[in-house]
Amino acid sequence: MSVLVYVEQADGKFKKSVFEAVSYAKAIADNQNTSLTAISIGNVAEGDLKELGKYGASKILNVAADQLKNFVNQAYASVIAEAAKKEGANLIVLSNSFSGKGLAPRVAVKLKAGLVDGAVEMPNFDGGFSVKKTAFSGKAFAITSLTSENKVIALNPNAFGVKENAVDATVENFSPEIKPTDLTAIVKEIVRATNKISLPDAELVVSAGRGLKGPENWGMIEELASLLGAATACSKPVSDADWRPHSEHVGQTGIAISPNLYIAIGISGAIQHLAGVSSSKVIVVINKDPEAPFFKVADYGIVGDAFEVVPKIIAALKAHKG
Ligand SMILES: Cc1cc2nc3c(=O)[nH]c(=O)nc-3n(C[C@H](O)[C@H](O)[C@H](O)COP(=O)(O)OP(=O)(O)OC[C@H]3O[C@@H](n4cnc5c(N)ncnc54)[C@H](O)[C@@H]3O)c2cc1C
Repeated sequence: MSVLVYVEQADGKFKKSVFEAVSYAKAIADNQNTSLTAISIGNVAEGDLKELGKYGASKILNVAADQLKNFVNQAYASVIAEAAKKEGANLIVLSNSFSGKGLAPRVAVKLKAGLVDGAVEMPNFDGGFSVKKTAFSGKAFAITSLTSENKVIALNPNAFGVKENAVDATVENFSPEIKPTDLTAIVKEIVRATNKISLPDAELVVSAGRGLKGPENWGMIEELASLLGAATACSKPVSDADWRPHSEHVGQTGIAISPNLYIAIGISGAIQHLAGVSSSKVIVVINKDPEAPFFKVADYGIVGDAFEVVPKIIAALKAHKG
């Protein structure tokens, strides 16, 4: 088995989830006694590409075509499939990010591969090849057995962690043919709507619900988030009522996130909300009702009025920061 990992870039830089996907792919490659190749698409500086060697990628294929500067689902999938064929790779690893969710099934179709999306553990090789993944919006796990020769795994962010495993990395330019049919929808320009930390990429998230009573009370949530360097999120009723933008709505019908720290303030912890946040590494709940369901999944809980507790945390953080 030979392993290829797709390393997603944004503005020419790799995110933490990329180093995690490389670490995961390297662990599989080591287990199978094979080397690991990475494929980068877009304009990434050679120094950044070589940094992937720190996590175990010994060869990096660099596709720097101008038409592929911005993410194009169909074309990126074709390029990854071509790279897999060129390298004789039969296991492709991606991060289960926004773009990974679109790419993984397309790559799988192109390579006639079995697909596991939302993987949370290393594959089990005992008597075959099976992978544990999340199911039913994170409410359950499924063990999926792949029997096809080619396999695609999309790894959930924060499921494996970043592990250094330094090897010498070489960068090789790769120029696969790009068919016009793969370029039917092209991103011309990306204009950032805000300079805030993007929710799906955030390591720390401060989230609030209907317990905050109204949009006028979000000042303390934003202040806490800014002191922590966190992104802000909210429950569905809050965005439905236009207290906060829909882009902040997390849960079954919103964004699914898995940050290192999720602070839930005045949110009850309904199952549809938990579906999008329960894979957070550490959950802190602030709620005035000791019976709120969120406390059952919390690592730390504060039973108290958000309007008293949050200002105290803000004051303590300010004092700590000097
Ligand atoms: C099909 C479907 C999909 C859904 N998808 C989603 C989804 O994706 N995301 C989502 O969030 N919801 C979703 N919901 C809605 C979900 O069921 C809940 O209704 C919603 O999550 C509740 O939001 P909340 O916790 O902010 O509000 P509430 O349920 O009203 O809870 C407010 C909480 O704040 C606490 N509180 C009140 N005042 C204070 C105070 N001063 N200090 C501290 N705590 C206080 C209360 O004790 C309570 O626990 C979905 C529902 C359905 C049916």
